[in-house]
Amino acid sequence: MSITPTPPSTAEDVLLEIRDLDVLYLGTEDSANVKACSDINLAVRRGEILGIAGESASGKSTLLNAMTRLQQAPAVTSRGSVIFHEHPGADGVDLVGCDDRAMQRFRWSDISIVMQSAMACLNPVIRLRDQFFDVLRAHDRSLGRARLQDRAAELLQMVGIMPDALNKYPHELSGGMRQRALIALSLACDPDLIVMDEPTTAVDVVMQRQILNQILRLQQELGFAVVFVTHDLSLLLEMADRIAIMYGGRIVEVADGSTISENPQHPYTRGLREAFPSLVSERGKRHGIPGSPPDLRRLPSGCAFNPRCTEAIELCSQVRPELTVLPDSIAACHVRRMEADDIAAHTILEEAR
Ligand SMILES: Nc1ncnc2c1ncn2[C@@H]1O[C@H](COP(=O)(O)OP(=O)(O)OP(=O)(O)O)[C@@H](O)[C@H]1O
Repeated sequence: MSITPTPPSTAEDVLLEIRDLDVLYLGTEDSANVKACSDINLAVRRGEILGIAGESASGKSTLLNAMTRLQQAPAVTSRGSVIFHEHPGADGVDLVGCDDRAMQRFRWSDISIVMQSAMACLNPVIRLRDQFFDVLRAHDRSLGRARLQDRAAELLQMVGIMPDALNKYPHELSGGMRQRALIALSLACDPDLIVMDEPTTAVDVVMQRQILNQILRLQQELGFAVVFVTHDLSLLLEMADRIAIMYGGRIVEVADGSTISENPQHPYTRGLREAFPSLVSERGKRHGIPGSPPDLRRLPSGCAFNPRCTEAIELCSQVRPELTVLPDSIAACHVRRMEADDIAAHTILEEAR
């Protein structure tokens, strides 16, 4: 049985719920299907920053594309739902069942997306002004030209870009400016959720820092929720309220940022934590995780991480661990669950004495 790893504190908190989601890449006559996401259960709360981290090929982008309905063939959502709650406490809409027309209603005004490459998202042959006007108009046909101009300029200023950039084509801007312009565009219709897939990977570290600070400031001012996908755990440790760790297409741990930073439970999270020391901590020695991520076509039996895990016991290669509620975290690890059970049994004995 799988559990929902992020039980909301109240139902009103929840903006988006991913339930029992499986995503396949359909094979051809010569190749089998690849299950890139299995049994994903995750909730995004209003106004939080939820990070999703994991090594390359762990299924992060596949999950993000499925939850925003941006996925393209051969990817298909073969099971599960993605429930979006437009208003606090309102019944949700299952985005998996929405057709493209219905999805249009949610794009930009409820959910917007910032991808790794702004160049791939912005139209290279259209000036920024018209791209901003198009998005703003699509959601409010009554906006006149003067209001459109003011709003587009205001949005660019929010990310530190002078309004005269509206006259430019995307290729006339630096990489960092393009990425910030895309973030400004994502804010155009006051969305409740912005989904970001490695939004700072393509820029240098100085620009990366500026962009992250801007995202944090805007998020605090405007109150939108963020789902931030990256392979770089140190980024998330600085900014995320909660972090979900993916391995081999599954979520293996979900906890507050402080727990993932100071007391991660899953051996894989511990390995990632060692490999990516916090950006703000003193420089320490990095220790990579031995071995490589699994081939999703040939996942090891039991826990997919067991061949790389220094704590693995026999059970780990035999039975896949389910996500279990531990004192500070939710993690899929037999060893941690047994330790927690031992502590609980010991406490009961002590109390009975
Ligand atoms: N078009 C495709 N056809 C078949 N398999 C695919 C396709 N795209 C991705 N995959 C497989 O799905 C798995 C998950 O890929 P995904 O891109 O979601 O991982 P990721 O965690 O986002 O990795 P990265 O950090 O490198 O972007 C990988 O094993 C990949 O080979």
